[in-house]
Amino acid sequence: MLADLVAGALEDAEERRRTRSLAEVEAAATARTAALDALAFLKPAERVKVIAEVKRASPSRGALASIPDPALLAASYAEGGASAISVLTEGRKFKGSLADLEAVRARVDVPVLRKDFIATEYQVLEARAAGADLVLLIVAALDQPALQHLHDFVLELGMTPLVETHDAVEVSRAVDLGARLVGVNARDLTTFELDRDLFGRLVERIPAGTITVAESAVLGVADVAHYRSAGADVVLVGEALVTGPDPVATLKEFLSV
Ligand SMILES: O=C(O)c1ccccc1NCC(=O)[C@H](O)[C@H](O)COP(=O)(O)O
Repeated sequence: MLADLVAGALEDAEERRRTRSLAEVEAAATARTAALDALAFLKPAERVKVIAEVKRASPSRGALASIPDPALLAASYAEGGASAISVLTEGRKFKGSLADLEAVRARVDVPVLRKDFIATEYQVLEARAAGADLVLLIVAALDQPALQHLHDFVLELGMTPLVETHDAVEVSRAVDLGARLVGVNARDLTTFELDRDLFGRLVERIPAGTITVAESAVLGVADVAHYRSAGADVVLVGEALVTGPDPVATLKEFLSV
């Protein structure tokens, strides 16, 4: 399934490249003002921090929320205290787009993450051109030379890579990169099974000084507390925020942990 998601994202990027060349996207990326220092926004604090996600749909859950105005949702996340906004830009299964990211960027003053299935420099440049400050790199989707290359390329463009892992080998690959922001996704991206205890099992393998992000499977404040007590600096939350009646109230509850 992950391989299908990556293949689909690459096909879509190739399609966009037919009308927007690498040189054009490079020029647009260069024209952007500098990316925000996401590590400063996400640095460990007395209370947990939240990356709040704009997520319309997903392969595991289908349609979640229509989100006609992603910038409005992101603005309410920022007002509610989110330290960064994640925008799913994949179109086929998540119903997102780079236009969503660009709209969010124009509205909020906190860092914005391009959450997609990134495997090429072109996609990284697109992220910067749309105003992203952070780019997700999924270890399971890339071999180590490609992962290292994209990690360094994201940094060269002034952005921060969020390196996503799901097992001990992937954590050690993230550490080898010198990653400073490491996510542990509770969701197996092939089976979609959720394991909220995975973060706690893997965190001791992540060096001190690295900012840790517990991704997925937060449905309530108890899940945030669970990740926090296991040592998470940051939690990344999608479904609970977009499906609840009051995302700001939910966010504030999560931020009290
Ligand atoms: O959410 C999915 O079903 C999914 C399936 C395959 C690849 C990625 C997927 N989601 C991306 C994410 O990592 C989540 O959107 C993010 O961590 C938030 O998760 P949640 O709070 O559980 O919505």
